[in-house]
Amino acid sequence: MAGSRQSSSVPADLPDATTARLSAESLGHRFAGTSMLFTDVSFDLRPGEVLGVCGPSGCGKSTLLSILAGWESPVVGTLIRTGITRTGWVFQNPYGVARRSALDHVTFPLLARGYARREAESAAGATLRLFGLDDVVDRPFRALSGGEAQRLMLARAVTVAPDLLLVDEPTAQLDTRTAHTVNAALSNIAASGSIVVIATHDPDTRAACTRVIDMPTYADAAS
Ligand SMILES: Nc1ncnc2c1ncn2[C@@H]1O[C@H](COP(=O)(O)OP(=O)(O)OP(=O)(O)O)[C@@H](O)[C@H]1O
Repeated sequence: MAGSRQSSSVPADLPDATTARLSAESLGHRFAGTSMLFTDVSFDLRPGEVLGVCGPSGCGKSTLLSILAGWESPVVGTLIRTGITRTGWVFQNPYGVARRSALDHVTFPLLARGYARREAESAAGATLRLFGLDDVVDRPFRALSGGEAQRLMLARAVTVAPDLLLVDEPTAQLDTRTAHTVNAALSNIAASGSIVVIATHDPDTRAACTRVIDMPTYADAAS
């Protein structure tokens, strides 16, 4: 991973990962005109932790990720983001530039951060290997399978070592073996200094997390 905090090529402006903290106190949310999606979600995360957000479809997992990203404000509770300057997000549906290669997709964020092209491509290649994409480095995005495209999005997000990485259903399109590679890679990303939060239905992803919350629905709280 190019931006790994253990790498000698880390730009000097990276924040001290040990200061990052994501703390949620009794979060609850609903959209205008709807009933409460969830209530009383609390956790306190530091670098190295992988939080699995689990629950049935529609319970608000993606909505919680939006709140953690700062895109949505919770209607109840408090979110404290400390030392988090860079947030990466990998969406459920991969998107990319049809004609650009897999390597380009991972190289560009590094060029934007001031890496020389040769160094950026070398680092991008290493990140692609981490996600088992060695064989498709030069393949255009439009020719990737759904699972390859999803792993490419993960590689692109982690290449600049985000303080907080939010991942929505990373293994939904993957076979068991590839899913295992992705789960291991997400654990490695956390181990290198990120806080990782994953919305998932996958029992294997759940098992790979250091912590899990089962989304408490409003119906649970009311019963
Ligand atoms: N901007 C919005 N306005 C109103 N309702 C919304 C909005 N965004 C999401 N919702 C609704 O909130 C509920 C929770 O959506 P969300 O995508 O967070 O669920 P999820 O648990 O991630 O589901 P899935 O597992 O199917 O991805 C859904 O019923 C959805 O239609």
